[in-house]
Amino acid sequence: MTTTAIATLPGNAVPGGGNATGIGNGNERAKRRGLWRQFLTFYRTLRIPWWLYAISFVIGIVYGDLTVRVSSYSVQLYNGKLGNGIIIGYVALTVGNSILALAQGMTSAYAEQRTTRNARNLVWGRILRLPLRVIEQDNPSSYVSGVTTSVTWAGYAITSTITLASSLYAFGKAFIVLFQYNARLTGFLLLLVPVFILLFVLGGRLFFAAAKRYYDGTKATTEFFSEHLANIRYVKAQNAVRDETAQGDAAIDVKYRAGLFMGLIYAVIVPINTLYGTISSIAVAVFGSGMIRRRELPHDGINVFSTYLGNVNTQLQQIVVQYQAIKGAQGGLEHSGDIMSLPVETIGTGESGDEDASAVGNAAPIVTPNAATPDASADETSATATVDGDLVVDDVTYAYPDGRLALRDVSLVIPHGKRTVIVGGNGAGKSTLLKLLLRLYEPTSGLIGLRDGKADATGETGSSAAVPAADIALDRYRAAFGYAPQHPYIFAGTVGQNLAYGLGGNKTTDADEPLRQAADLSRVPAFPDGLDTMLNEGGSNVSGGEAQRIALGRAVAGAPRFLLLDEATSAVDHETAARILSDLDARKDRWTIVQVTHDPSQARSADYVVVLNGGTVEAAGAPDEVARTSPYYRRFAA
Ligand SMILES: Nc1ncnc2c1ncn2[C@@H]1O[C@H](COP(=O)(O)OP(=O)(O)OP(=O)(O)O)[C@@H](O)[C@H]1O
Repeated sequence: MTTTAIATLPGNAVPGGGNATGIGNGNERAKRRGLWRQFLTFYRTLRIPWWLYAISFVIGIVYGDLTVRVSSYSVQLYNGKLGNGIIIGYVALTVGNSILALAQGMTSAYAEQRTTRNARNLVWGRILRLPLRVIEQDNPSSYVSGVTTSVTWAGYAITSTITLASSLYAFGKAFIVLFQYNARLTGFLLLLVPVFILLFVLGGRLFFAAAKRYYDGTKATTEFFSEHLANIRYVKAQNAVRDETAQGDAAIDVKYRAGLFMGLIYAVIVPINTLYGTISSIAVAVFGSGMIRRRELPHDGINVFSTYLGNVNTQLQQIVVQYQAIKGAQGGLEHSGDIMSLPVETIGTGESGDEDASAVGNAAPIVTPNAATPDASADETSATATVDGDLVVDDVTYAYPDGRLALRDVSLVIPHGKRTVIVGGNGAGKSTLLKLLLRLYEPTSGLIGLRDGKADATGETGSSAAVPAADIALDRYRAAFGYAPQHPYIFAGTVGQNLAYGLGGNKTTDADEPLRQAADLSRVPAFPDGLDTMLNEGGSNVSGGEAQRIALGRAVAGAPRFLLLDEATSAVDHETAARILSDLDARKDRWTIVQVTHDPSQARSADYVVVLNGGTVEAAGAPDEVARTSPYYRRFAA
């Protein structure tokens, strides 16, 4: 509302770095063309408190009206008309305008914060649904500033648009007053329109570039600190404090330089933005004095015209500043817009993935296995298929985004209610196979499916056709799996919270059998405060074996039908690992176990063994059978 010659940054706006994130690559010109479209798409999917912005807009209109009226009082005052009515009117309108400015400031600040909160929810919901393959390609830390910083521009851009609209209105009113006072002199000023347009476009471009660079700088810095702080123990262990200091300096420098650039743009843009006012004042002095000499304008004409022109210029400047602010917001919001344009997984029924990002941002509650689908029209197979049975891997090939072929033409049936062990050398594709079974990745070609593993009326098993896993809602599918990796992540919180992670938060071991079992597997009484033992971020206050035990407990806590164990007891002492495995084996009526291991004794006691070699199946069958056919297994189990 008050005129400044420059757009200001939203509260804590900042930006990473131009690194090879994959985001933002591509044909630059096409990108620039798509920028407005992407910008508007972001707003189409965002919940915006329009009523607040409407109030702010109305206040802006009234303010614009009053401003024009104030100028008519001030002209009379300047001309020495000092009647009480004029003085009181002038004071009342000026005070009224200040109150309106305060009200509009408060309304737009509130609207801006609500918009930013909604934008943050939207982007976070979207990041959570990005396929793992995409996230791994970009590095998760590269998304941090997309949800913390970039979104702060969202509300800012709307406030600027509202202010721009009310300024356009006020400009129209002020211009009419000016035109009515003297059409000819106003006509001379129209010669300056090209100058105005030049300032408009130039300022916008400069602001876009500055805000984008500033945001990119913040993103680079945030990314660096997120990754390196999370791994501080390696920094110290590798005696890398000095190296890190230098690298940190470099990361900080990126943002520093972006800040300098922004400062430079600010410094340049202030005189540019006031240039129009200066030129128009000179024009009024030159043309106006000529007109006074020719008696086409009264002797006080320049004075009165300048007062009215002041109003016009104030609004024009406001229009330029707000346009620049919108362009700046476009640059700052680009990363959030990029995230919103990436493909997402459809997690469950009621979500429509790419087509409706707002649904993704405010997703329906996750459907648990066996729960009736709330959407009667949802795909039949997805809603009713039982997530159980034999796991069928049919001619599956998987290539990582960098082209590395981890699995090639793999065909397998992992039998229901058994313990299958997958063995093979480093890089053979074992972990990749587990991730495909869990649908953390989708096959490049081929199919993962489920087949009824129970005997049919004729006593034959596995006779039914496989239901493609891709036809089952992802949330139902994944809820049927428990996954324990070799390097599990421990969240900051209690042992109990870590065991119940992902189960909705209000389950306790006293009331829930799977959780009780999870606590048993984790050997919870061995922790000082049992379930209430506090764990640090990343599990820095527990041993590797203890962390793996917690992860095993977490894997069974959701009563899964499949347990995927990826070297899940490699750090657990031999005796405890054997007991855990026999506990798990004793419950094969509840779950099918698929285990990756480098421990020959665990393979020998399995029901079924798969040997992977260079991404292909070397042998599969009962341990004795595989020992006859696979050279790798013979060496491994010897
Ligand atoms: N995210 C990734 N991007 C690119 N290549 C990857 C990725 N993850 C794994 N690979 C590659 O895929 C191949 C199979 O990896 P995988 O982790 O499945 O092997 P593995 O059999 O589990 O090995 P290990 O016994 O060492 O754990 C390896 O060559 C590995 O380098």
